[in-house]
Amino acid sequence: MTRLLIVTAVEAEAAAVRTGVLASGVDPATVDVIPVGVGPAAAAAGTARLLALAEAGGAAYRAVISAGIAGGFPGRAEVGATVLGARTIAADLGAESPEGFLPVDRLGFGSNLLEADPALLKTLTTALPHAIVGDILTLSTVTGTAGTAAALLTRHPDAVAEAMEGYGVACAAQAAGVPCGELRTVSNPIGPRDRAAWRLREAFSALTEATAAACG
Ligand SMILES: O=C(O)c1cccc(C(=O)CC[C@H]2O[C@@H](n3cnc4c(=O)[nH]cnc43)[C@H](O)[C@@H]2O)c1
Repeated sequence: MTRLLIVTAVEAEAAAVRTGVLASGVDPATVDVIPVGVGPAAAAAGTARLLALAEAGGAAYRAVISAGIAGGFPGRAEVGATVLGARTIAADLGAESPEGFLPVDRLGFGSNLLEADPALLKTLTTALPHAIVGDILTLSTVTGTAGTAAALLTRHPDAVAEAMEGYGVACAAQAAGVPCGELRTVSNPIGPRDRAAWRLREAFSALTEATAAACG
């Protein structure tokens, strides 16, 4: 029996995903849903540990999905929307310069971008035909100004959403040779910080629905 690993940042996201797994009718023993912490470092460390333990136990995961809530770029992914990452991009991994931000690949230190596994992405887009497919940015800092939102879109014209874990999860999956994808539902618009505008209940409910469809 090969298992699927779904990692979230926080327990509230994991609970929404587990409800979706149960609703899908799939054998819940075939899907592990585990919160690994907020941010790319916690996500990479937590996911790498889970993948290594499973492999060492002779029951490697068949795939890993980074799931949770996200900020959506207005006009591209509105609150309540489901987004699937075609690519995950570490949007703040690099260096500042007087000429602007220099991504890590321009510095000659690897890449700030990882593509979703094509077969996994195809499975997810087929199960979720209304999902918005595009680049999902990973940031250590939640965007809180119109200026940063605009700068991110200039640098990443295919971005639809931002969150804080996808690139970390993808790095761990790549190191383990496990297919990886990212599934998120939008809780808030990206732009000037307005915590009161976050629609957590709507996003968690959309996350449950998306998981049920994706696993079913
Ligand atoms: O209130 C805050 O400013 C705040 C700061 C850090 C984390 C949070 C969370 O609620 C953590 C949950 C999770 O949500 C993802 N998320 C949701 N919206 C965004 C966003 O606009 N930009 C980046 N990440 C977002 C993220 O993956 C967090 O792990 C709240």
